[in-house]
Amino acid sequence: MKRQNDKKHNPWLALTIGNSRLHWAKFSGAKLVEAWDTEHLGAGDERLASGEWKKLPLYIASVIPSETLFWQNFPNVKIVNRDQIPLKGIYSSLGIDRALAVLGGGVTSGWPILVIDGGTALTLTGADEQRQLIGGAIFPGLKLQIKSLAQGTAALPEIPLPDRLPDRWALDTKSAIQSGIIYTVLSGIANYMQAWWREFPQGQVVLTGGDRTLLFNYLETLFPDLAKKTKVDPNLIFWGIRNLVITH
Ligand SMILES: Nc1ncnc2c1ncn2[C@@H]1O[C@H](COP(=O)(O)OP(=O)(O)OP(=O)(O)O)[C@@H](O)[C@H]1O
Ligand SMILES: CC(C)(CO)[C@@H](O)C(=O)NCCC(=O)O
Ligand SMILES: [K+]
Repeated sequence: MKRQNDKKHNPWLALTIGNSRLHWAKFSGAKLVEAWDTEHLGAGDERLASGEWKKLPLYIASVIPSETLFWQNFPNVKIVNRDQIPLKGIYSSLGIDRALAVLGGGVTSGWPILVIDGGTALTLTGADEQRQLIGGAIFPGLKLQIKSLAQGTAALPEIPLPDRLPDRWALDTKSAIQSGIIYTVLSGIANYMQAWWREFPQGQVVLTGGDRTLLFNYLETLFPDLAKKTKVDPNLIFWGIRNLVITH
């Protein structure tokens, strides 16, 4: 990938295409100036479609191949691929978002690094001090669990999630769904964290993705000792892309 010189403060854009929405960042050299999310419109981001932004270098990391094709028509697009990621042991179908988030977490927080991405899918991805992929796990994210219950049953409604940890023992349907999803997801995550720190006592753990704040709030109440050692950073994938783009 063509690198650009950090010192010039050249503007550039990063776009992450996730399963629920698009995540954008505007950089000036190595500095993240602004980050924002948009829906999957098909028509693209309005700010990009008009004006001088259209000419900026746009680095795209996508987990949806059909969407990548659409953006390829823009004038200065560079697609980020798995083989550009400086990590060892990447498998051929590993999500580019997971590879970039673990790289971005490692270069900002240090190695070994475990990234927990609370997105459409909830993923865990670890890499060791040698930047070797340890592996991870994938399961349905919070919203997807709620949706799948509502879609697969007659009586269960699609409910919102509370900002704070609810009671474990629920006496109505809404609270029962909230409890079931939140307590099982959090004990699952805690179990992975404990296994991670047994193997890598000096390892980092960073939470990212659209559900990071909710997950961290629940974690703080249920597992305060684990929460104390856990960082939250919404921009891991962008730090990963920056690491590929900027010469140090
Ligand atoms: N405005 C929003 N739109 C969609 N999801 C949101 C929003 N705000 C918070 N979320 C939460 O974010 C989660 C989706 O996370 P994120 O936006 O990181 O996913 P994504 O873009 O689809 O990425 P990926 O495909 O990599 O999981 C959902 O579970 C949802 O609860
Ligand atoms: C798991 C998701 C959907 C998370 O966004 C994405 O990283 C993906 O499509 N991954 C491919 C499968 C894998 O990472 O093993
Ligand atoms: K994600």
